[in-house]
Amino acid sequence: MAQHLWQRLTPSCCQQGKCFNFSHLQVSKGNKESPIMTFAPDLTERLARARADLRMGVPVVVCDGDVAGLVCAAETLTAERLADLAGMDAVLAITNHRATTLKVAAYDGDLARVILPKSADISWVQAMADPTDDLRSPMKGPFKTAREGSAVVHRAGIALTKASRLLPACVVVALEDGLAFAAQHDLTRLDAETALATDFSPLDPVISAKLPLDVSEAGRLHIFRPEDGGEEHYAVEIGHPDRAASVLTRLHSACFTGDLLGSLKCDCGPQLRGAMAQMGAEGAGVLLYLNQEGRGIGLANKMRAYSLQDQGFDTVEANHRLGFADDERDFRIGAEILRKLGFSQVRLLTNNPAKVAKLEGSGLTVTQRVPLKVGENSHNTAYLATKAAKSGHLL
Ligand SMILES: Nc1nc2c(ncn2[C@@H]2O[C@H](COP(=O)(O)OP(=O)(O)OP(=O)(O)O)[C@@H](O)[C@H]2O)c(=O)[nH]1
Ligand SMILES: [Zn+2]
Repeated sequence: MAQHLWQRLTPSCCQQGKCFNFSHLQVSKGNKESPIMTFAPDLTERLARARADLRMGVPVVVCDGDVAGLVCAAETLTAERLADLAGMDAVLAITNHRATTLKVAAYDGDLARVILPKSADISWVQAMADPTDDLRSPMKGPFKTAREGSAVVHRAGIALTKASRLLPACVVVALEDGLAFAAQHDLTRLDAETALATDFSPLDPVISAKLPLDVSEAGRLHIFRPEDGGEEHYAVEIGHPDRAASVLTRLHSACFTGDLLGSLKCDCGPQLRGAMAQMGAEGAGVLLYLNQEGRGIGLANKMRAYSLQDQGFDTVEANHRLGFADDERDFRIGAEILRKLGFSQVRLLTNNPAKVAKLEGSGLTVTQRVPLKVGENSHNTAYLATKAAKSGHLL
C-alpha cells in the first residue's frame, strides 16, 4: 500500500508520538493535514547554519531555557545593524584573554560582558574585538561590565564566533521572546547547549584514490568529511602500512603560509616534506593533513597574530591578545581518522608532547615519539624558542 507523504518523511518515533528528539520536534508538532517535514534542519545543521550566518554578518538567536539573546559577531557586525540595536541593552562579550589585554575585569571567569557605552559606534566594537591597533590607539576605559544574570548565551556566542573562525567576540542583546524574534526576523535560532557542546562530530570517509607521490609511488589520499558541516580533513597513506603494527604517523596541522608559500616564519613546510620523505624511505606511513590552520584559529586570525608579532609580541602573546588560547586545535579528529583507517598504534613524528598526550587521551597507543627537527632558520629561531619555553615543545 502506498504510504502517505507524511509517513514517508516523518521519523517513525514521531509518528508514534514518542519522540523527544528536538530535531524531530517540528515534525511531531505537525499534523497529517499540514505536516512540517523532516526537511527542517536538525540541531547540527542549525549549528552549521548559525556559523555561516555569523560569518556573513547575520545575527543568530541563542536560547538557554527562558533566557534568550540576539548574538552578532563583532567582526562582521555592520553599522546599520548596530544602529538597529539602539535603545536595547547591549553587551560585548569577550574572552578572558582579550579582557586581560584590555584591563577589563572578567567576572564570568572565561569571559567578560562589557556594557556598550551610549557613545559606542561600530569602530568601538571592532577595536574592542581586534587588537591590531591596541598599541597605536589604546582603548580607553573605564569599562563597565555586567556581573548579574547568566552568561551562558554570551559564552555560546563566543563559541560560535570561534567555530566560525572569526574574532572571538560578540555583541549580545537580551530578548524577551527568542522564538518570536527569530521567527519575525527570519533568523537562525539554536540552544546554547548545542553551541557549547564539546561532543565530537563524526567524520565520514568520502573517497580514497591512488596518488603516486615523489616519496612513494604507492600513495593514497583519503578524504574525511565531518557531519557538522565543518572543514574536511585528509589522510595520505604511504606504502601499505601493516594495520597490526605501529605505523609511522604525522598529525600535520594546515599551514598555508609554511606548507604552500615556503614561509620562513615557522617550520611547517620542512616538517611536512620531512615527514613524508621519512615515510617514503621506510616504505610505509600515514600523514594526516588536518585543516586546523593557525592552531585552530583560521588563516585570517593567524595573519592577525602575525601582524601582532610584527609589533613585537610572541606567538603565544599574539593568540592571547586576539582572545584565543595558545592552541585551539581538537586532536580527537586525528585519532578518529586513524581509527577509521584501521590503525590503533602509532609512532608519532612530533616535537610536541601535548600532541602525544591528546592522542593517547583519545584511545590510541603512541608506542614512540619520533622527533621531527627540521627547518630552523634565522626567521623562526625565536618562534621555536617560544614554543619550547611556553608550549612545552621539545627542542
Ligand atoms: N596562531 C598561530 N598559529 C601558527 C603560528 N605559526 C604557525 N602556526 C600554526 O601552527 C600549526 C603548526 O603547529 P606547530 O606548533 O608548529 O606544531 P605542532 O603541530 O604543535 O607540533 P609538531 O608536531 O612538533 O610540529 C599550523 O596550523 C600553523 O598554521 C603562529 O604564530 N600563530
Ligand atoms: Zn607554519
